[in-house]
Amino acid sequence: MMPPEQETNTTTSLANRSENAWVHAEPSGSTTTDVSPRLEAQMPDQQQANSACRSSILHRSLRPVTLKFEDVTYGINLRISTTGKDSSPCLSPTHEPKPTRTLLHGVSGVVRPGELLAMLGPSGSGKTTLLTALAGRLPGKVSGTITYNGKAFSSSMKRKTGFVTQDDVLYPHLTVLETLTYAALLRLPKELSKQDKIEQTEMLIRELGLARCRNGVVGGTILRGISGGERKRVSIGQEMLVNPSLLLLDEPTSGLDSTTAQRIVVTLRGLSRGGRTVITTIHQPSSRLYRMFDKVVVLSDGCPIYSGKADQVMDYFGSIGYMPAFNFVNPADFLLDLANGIAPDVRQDDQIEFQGRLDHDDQNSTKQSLITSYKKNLYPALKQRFTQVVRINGPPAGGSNLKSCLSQFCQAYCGGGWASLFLLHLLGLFPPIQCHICVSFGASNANKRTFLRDVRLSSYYFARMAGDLPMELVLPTVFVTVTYWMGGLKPSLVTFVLTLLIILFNVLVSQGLGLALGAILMEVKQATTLASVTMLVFLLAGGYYIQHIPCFIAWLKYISFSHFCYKLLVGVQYSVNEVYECGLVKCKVMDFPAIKYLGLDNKWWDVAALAVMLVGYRVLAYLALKMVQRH
Ligand SMILES: Nc1ncnc2c1ncn2[C@@H]1O[C@H](COP(=O)(O)OP(=O)(O)OP(=O)(O)O)[C@@H](O)[C@H]1O
Repeated sequence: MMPPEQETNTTTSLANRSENAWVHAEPSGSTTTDVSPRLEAQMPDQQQANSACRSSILHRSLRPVTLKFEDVTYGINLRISTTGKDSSPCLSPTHEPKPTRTLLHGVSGVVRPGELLAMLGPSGSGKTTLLTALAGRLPGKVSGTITYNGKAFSSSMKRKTGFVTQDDVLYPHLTVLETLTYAALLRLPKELSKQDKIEQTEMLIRELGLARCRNGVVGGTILRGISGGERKRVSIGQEMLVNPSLLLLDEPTSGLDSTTAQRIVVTLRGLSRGGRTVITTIHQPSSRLYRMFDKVVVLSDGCPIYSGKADQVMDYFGSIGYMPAFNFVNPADFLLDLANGIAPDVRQDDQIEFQGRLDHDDQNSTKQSLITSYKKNLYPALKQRFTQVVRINGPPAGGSNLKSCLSQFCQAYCGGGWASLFLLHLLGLFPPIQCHICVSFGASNANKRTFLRDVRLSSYYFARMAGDLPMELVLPTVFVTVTYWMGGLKPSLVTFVLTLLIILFNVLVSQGLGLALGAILMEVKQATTLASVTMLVFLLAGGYYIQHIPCFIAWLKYISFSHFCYKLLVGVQYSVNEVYECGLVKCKVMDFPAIKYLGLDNKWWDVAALAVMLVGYRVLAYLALKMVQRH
C-alpha cells in the first residue's frame, strides 16, 4: 500500500515566492495539474492579469499558514428528543440527558501553504461543519486539536483567514463594481493608491468573469439581481481582495456551469500556488476539477474515510480492496459512491458494476470497513506527522517590540491603516451616505470619466439613491419646510437653512444612537424598545416639554441630543438683543424664563456636543460590532 501522503517540503520556497507570485506558479514538488485546453487558451489573459496583479497589490506579504487538524470531533445537543417526545421542560420536567448527535468523528488532516484541499462527501456528511470548525467559527466545544502554524486559533489568525460561506453575505443593493470597490478601498494596503485599488477591482472583475454584470445590482431574495453563480464569484472576489493566508470556501462552485466552476477552481489553485492555504468543500467535481486538488478529505456520515494526497486516492482504495469498476472513472464519483457505502462489485470479474441496490446493511458495512481501514492505514501516518514540529516562515519567535507588532497588526488587519479603516467603517455607519461616498471617493480618483459613465449608465444607482433619500433627507426637509412656514417662525432664509441643518444633524445623531443600541444588544426587539424609551427620556429631558426637571435626573439633559438640538433651534430664532412685548414695556427675549433656563450663551458648545454624539454613538456601534465579531 502506498503511503497516503508523501510529504515534500515545498513550503519554504513557496513562502519566499508568495511575495511575487499570485496564480499559476507551480510549487516545487507539487503534482502537475492538467488544465483544460479551453482554459489554457484563456491563460494568456489570465497571466497578463496576474502579472499586473503582481505589480500592484497582491505582493502584499503573506504569512504562510500550515493548518493541522487532528481528531476533530464535534457534537450538538438536539432540541427534539430522539424518542419523539416533546422534551420541553415546561411540559415534562424529566431529567433525561439531552439527546446529542455527533457530526464529526475524529477527522484529521494537514494542509500547507501552496496546497489546495478539497473536502468531499455526500450531502450532510459534515463538510460545512468541518470547514466552519477550521475557520474557528463553530459554536460550542470542538474536541481534538486544530493548529495554525502550531498555535491555536487567535484573533490575528482570524484576520488572515478568508471565509466564503455557502450562502453569500453581500449587500443586495450594491452593484458588483461597488461591492468589490468598497471591499478594495476598505481592505487593501495603504501603500496602494486609490487608482491601484480600482484597477485591482477591475482586474478581479475580469478574472472572475464578472465584466458583463459589473454594473448589475447584486440582489437577493427579494430584490432580483445577478445570477447565483455570479453572486458566488463576487463573494469569492471579496475574500480574494482581502488577500488571506488561509482561504476557506464552502461550495464555491455550486450552481455554476462546468466552465465557470473550472475557472473558479483554477483561480483557487492559483491562489494556493501563491503561498496561500486553500480549503474548499465541493459537491461533485468533474475529473478535470478533481485533478486540480492537491489533497482531499473524504467524509462519510462525519467520519473520515480518506485524508491525504488527491492523486494517491485510487491507489489507496485499490490497496484496501476497492478498485474502480472502470479504468477511467472520475475519482470524485468513485469517492462519493464509497462515502455513501456503495462499493464497486469486484467479485464479478467479467461483469464489474456498482451495487446499485439500496441495501442499508451492505452500505453500512462498506462504510464501517472504510472507516476501519482509515483508522488502521491512514490515521497512524497522519498522527505521526502531527508530532513533527514544523516551522515555516512562521511569526517571529517572541521578542517583537510593540511598534512592529502594532504595525503588523495594522497591516494585516486593515491594510490601509487605522485611519482609513476606521473612517470608512464609520462612514459605513452613516446610513444616508453609506457606500456611495466610499465608491465615489475611490472611483473619482481612479477614473472620473469611467465612474461618471458608470453612474449615468447605472439607473439603479439613482434609483437606490432616490430610495434612500426620502427617509433620511427628503422627508425631514419637507417636514421642516412645512412646519417652519406654517409655524410662523422667523421669515429669514438663513434661519430656515440653519434650522433645517440642525434638524438633519439631529436625525443623524438619533440614527447613531439607534445603531449603537442595535449593535450592543444585537436583538431587534430589545433594541427597538430600548431606543424608543431612550428617545422619549431624552425628549422629556430636553427642556421643551418640561422646564423644571427634578434635580436627581436633571443631568440627563447633558446626554440628551434633543436638549442640544432644542437649544440650537431656539438660538437661531432669537438674537441676543431681541425684545418682546411684556405688558407695557419691552423685555429681552433672553430674559424670558424658559429661554433663560435653557441658557443660549454658548451655541458652539451645543454644536460640539452634538458632533461628539454624532461620532461617539457610531464609535460605540463600531466597537460593539467588533466585540460581536471577536466572539
Ligand atoms: N446546528 C445544527 N443542528 C442540527 N443539525 C445540524 C446542525 N448543524 C449541522 N447539522 C447536521 O449535521 C450534518 C452535517 O451538516 P453539514 O452542513 O456539515 O453537511 P454538508 O456535508 O456540508 O452538507 P451539504 O453538502 O448538503 O452542504 C447534517 O445532517 C446537518 O443536518
